[in-house]
Amino acid sequence: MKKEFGENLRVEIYGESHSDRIGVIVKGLPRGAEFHREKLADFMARRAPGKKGGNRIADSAATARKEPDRVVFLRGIQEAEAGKAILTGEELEACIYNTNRRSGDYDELRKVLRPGHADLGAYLKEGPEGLRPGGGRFSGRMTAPMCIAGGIALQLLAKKGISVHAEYTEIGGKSEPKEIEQALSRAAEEKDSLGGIVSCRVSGFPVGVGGALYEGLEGAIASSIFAIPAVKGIEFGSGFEGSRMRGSENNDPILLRDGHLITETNNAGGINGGISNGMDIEFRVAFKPTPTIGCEQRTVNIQEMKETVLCAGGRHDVCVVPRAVPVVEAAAALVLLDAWMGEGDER
Ligand SMILES: Cc1cc2nc3c(=O)[nH]c(=O)nc-3n(C[C@H](O)[C@H](O)[C@H](O)COP(=O)(O)O)c2cc1C
Ligand SMILES: C=C(O[C@@H]1CC(C(=O)O)=C[C@@H](OP(=O)(O)O)[C@H]1O)C(=O)O
Repeated sequence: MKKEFGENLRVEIYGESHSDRIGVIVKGLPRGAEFHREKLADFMARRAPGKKGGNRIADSAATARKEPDRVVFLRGIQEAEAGKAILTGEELEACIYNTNRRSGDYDELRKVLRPGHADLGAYLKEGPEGLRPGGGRFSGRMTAPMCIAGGIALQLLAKKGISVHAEYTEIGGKSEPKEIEQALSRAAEEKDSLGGIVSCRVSGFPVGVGGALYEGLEGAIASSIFAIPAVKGIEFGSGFEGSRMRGSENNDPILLRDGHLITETNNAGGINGGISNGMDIEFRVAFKPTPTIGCEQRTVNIQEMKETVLCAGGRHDVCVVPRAVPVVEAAAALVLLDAWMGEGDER
């Protein structure tokens, strides 16, 4: 099992939700490339926990834990003019201090496993030590350092004309904002939670990146996306719906336009044979409902080894999906930059 992600760009995330700080080390970033500190801060703010007062849906879904998520660079950059930073080519390390921990919320959870969270897996693997306050390394909080590395990768890709855009297209099975808002407030009142779908589109990615079998781009993207806690599915292009179509409907007709091969439709989601084909790369990510909920759930007290009922307290997202949108962009940007660097930058 890997602690680092990537082949050419290697990303390691450290810390825990309730440790002093969490951070990221990135090896292999191109020397001399620049990024904007302010743009990175804006990107971090899209994911950061705590109500922001700007968006009713995002606010009603978010945990009450407030963290400014200010990025502190420890090595790997030089400050330049106009809020820019230049990558020095050595390992980059950046961290965020955890300022709003409330570890007492997790006292009971050291002996009672939360259904749906990482507790069962962590306990079976590591015993009681695996049950860390705040969910330890399993927490959604660990996506903040992922967003530092991914936010920089997004800026580097943008300079090459590659854009990565995600949005939520469903929450609790609803797609209309009014219905989503109602579903979220009902779930919150009932001390329950919701899941949803984040759709992502990558435009401008070069053709010919990826390969057969284990070199496939879909597998690489899926591997990065599954590092995000609460992800339970990913589909590319027509995805599961495509399995219900005929070949004649699902195949994308190939056309010649100005000497370029393009496809009329994009059921393949921009990838054929694991290789990018120049069409937009399109995929959708399924997030499960937030596991920690206040309503009654059956579980086991592992100190007494007895079945019991848990009504979990603490501060939790009613739905992780709005805050996971930039995380999907970050995870996608990291794997795409990594894959592209592997093919040589100058195609
Ligand atoms: C941005 C984000 C925020 C999250 N917030 C919470 C939360 O407040 N409470 C919770 O129980 N789970 C939350 N999760 C999900 C859990 O971290 C996740 O379900 C858990 O670690 C188990 O991993 P698994 O669902 O991938 O099996 C969040 C996930 C993300 C990506
Ligand atoms: C802090 C964040 O989200 C946390 C993710 C999370 C979990 O179990 O995943 C549980 C909660 O942690 P705590 O109980 O410490 O408030 C969330 O607030 C964050 O995303 O930055």
